Amino acid sequence: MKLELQGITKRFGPLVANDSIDLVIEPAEIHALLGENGAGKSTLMNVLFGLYTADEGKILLDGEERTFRGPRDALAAGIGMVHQHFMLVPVFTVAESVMLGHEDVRGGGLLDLETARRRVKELSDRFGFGLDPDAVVEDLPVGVQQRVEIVKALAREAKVLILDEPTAVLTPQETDDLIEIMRQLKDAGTSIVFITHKLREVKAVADSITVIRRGAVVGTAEPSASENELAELMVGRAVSLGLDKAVAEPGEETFVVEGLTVRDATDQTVVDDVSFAVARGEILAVAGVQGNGQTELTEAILGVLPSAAGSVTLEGRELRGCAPTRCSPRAWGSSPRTARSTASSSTSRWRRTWCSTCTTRSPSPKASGST
Ligand SMILES: Nc1ncnc2c1ncn2[C@@H]1O[C@H](COP(=O)(O)OP(=O)(O)OP(=O)(O)O)[C@@H](O)[C@H]1O
Repeated sequence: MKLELQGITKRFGPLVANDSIDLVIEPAEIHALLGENGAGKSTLMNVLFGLYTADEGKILLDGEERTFRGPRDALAAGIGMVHQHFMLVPVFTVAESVMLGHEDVRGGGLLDLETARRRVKELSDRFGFGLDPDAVVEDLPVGVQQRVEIVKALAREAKVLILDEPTAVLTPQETDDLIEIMRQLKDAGTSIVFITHKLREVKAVADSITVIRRGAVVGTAEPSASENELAELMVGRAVSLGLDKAVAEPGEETFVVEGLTVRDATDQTVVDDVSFAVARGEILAVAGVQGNGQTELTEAILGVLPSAAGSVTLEGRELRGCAPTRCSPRAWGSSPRTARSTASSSTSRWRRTWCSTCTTRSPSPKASGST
């Protein structure tokens, strides 16, 4: 199926998220939509999937203009979308997930789960997804949950599949597996719109590339373009992808996290005994696939989330248990009474114990903002 977007404009108040965008997706091609965060990629795809109504512009399928009042219309027209955040019900089985919103019924109005199970098995075998129709979604790794989302779209006969930053949540191995799946879908005649800002993946899998910047198409590129060329098109200036910095000469360790453990509202451990130290003048990177505790780690350090165990010290001062306003060196020195009232109003959701540092002396002047 050939898909054309002509002059799509979408505004959010004064902000023009999509500015007269033209895009053509050919049948059975993998088309990468490349752009920085906030460039307008998701907005454009949400217009295509019927989640947003465009202020201006047309959507044409095989030359015929179509109007989608919602995702149901888009699905019926053969457009499927796998969102950045999956739309699965954790306690459902794979077959139930695929059937949701598209329920087959047998005589007497009973749900026809057997047909859904067969459909999952058939699609899974055809594309090598390795899905068990009876597996429960919450027991599956993220990469497999993503395949469930893809099967949901394929079960509704999607001819165009939109994958919105699908590799953000995947490990490198899972990413390679997804790239293989994308190639197989393409060989079977499905067109794929692949939204990303990862240049290596674009070059590995895309047949054509459209680059969006600040809501407008700024160019198209061949997959043979270099990563530098693509990056320049994306950000609008020359970029250096090489390492262009002097060797660091870190000073003494000043910020130390030891054995930090965080549990979520259901008492699952989301940060498990994490320790690291950062020296003065050093940049420490925390790398990980999205959803593996980075957010909770940061929030626990800042005092936005309570931690179950461990310590967080800056210049030897224990910060664990401090409210965010009190963790800041700038706030050191205010009265303990203020600390308690600020915290209880802003973080009433969380049970809190207060660290002794919050309620004692201010630090030496050199502590402020030095790490
Ligand atoms: N519902 C909304 N209301 C107001 N502004 C929005 C809304 N959705 C998106 N925006 C704004 O529109 C612009 C484009 O956002 P969009 O999410 O489409 O970008 P993107 O390229 O998909 O970025 P990302 O990779 O971060 O998802 C951004 O400035 C964003 O803040």
